[in-house]
Amino acid sequence: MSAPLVVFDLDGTLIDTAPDLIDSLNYTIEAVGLAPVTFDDLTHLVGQGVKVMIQRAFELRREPLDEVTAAKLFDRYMEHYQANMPGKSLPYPGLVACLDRLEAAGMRFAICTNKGSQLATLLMEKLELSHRFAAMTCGDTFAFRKPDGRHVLQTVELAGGDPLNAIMVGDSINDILAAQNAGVPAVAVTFGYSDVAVDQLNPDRIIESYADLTPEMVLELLDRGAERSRLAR
Ligand SMILES: O=C(O)COP(=O)(O)O
Ligand SMILES: [Mg+2]
Repeated sequence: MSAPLVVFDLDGTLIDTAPDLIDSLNYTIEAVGLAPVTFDDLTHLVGQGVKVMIQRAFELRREPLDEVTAAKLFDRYMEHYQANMPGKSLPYPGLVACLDRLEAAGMRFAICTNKGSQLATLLMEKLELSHRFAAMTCGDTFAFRKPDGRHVLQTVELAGGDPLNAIMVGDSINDILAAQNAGVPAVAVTFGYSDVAVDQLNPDRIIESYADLTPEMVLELLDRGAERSRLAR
């Protein structure tokens, strides 16, 4: 059996990117006179990448958005976000210690994010964290993405893992649904960008900080996942 694999979401789970997402989005939409968004707004807007985030900002303000403007605003966002990276974005407290602890217990890691690959790759490099992950798949890696369970399953495969020996950690409905669709146990973090309380998403565990994510918890969840798939057979 391959090593246990912990698959992480990126925005709102590994890295607190909200201040930069908000800055870049507000810089983008101010060009067309849209009022700036807040952190609370962001929890509804984020989750399906930049194009959808811009579309949702227009829906929030009940303004129409044509394709030409959408394309221009996408470019404006990309330029601003990349030019300022890593900006204020930081790994959540205790993340690196958590990775060290799990790695010492023989576990490996991957990233399954709906963030676009250009931005996700650059950000993880700038934060000097890329090398900790066996694979990263993004919102534009496949023809499908979270909440599609195949996004998780393909990430596990690319990382050389086994879905029967993997868990997913995430902050939003996309992550928990994707894990459930993939048949992989799900851990929800409370510190991310969910617009609903994460207990409503029925994750297998909820953690309030990375101090809570122990090798014992991961192993317990892996047992639970294996038992579940045995019963499903
Ligand atoms: O950037 C987004 O819209 C979502 O990114 P996430 O899947 O890493 O939360
Ligand atoms: Mg997220």
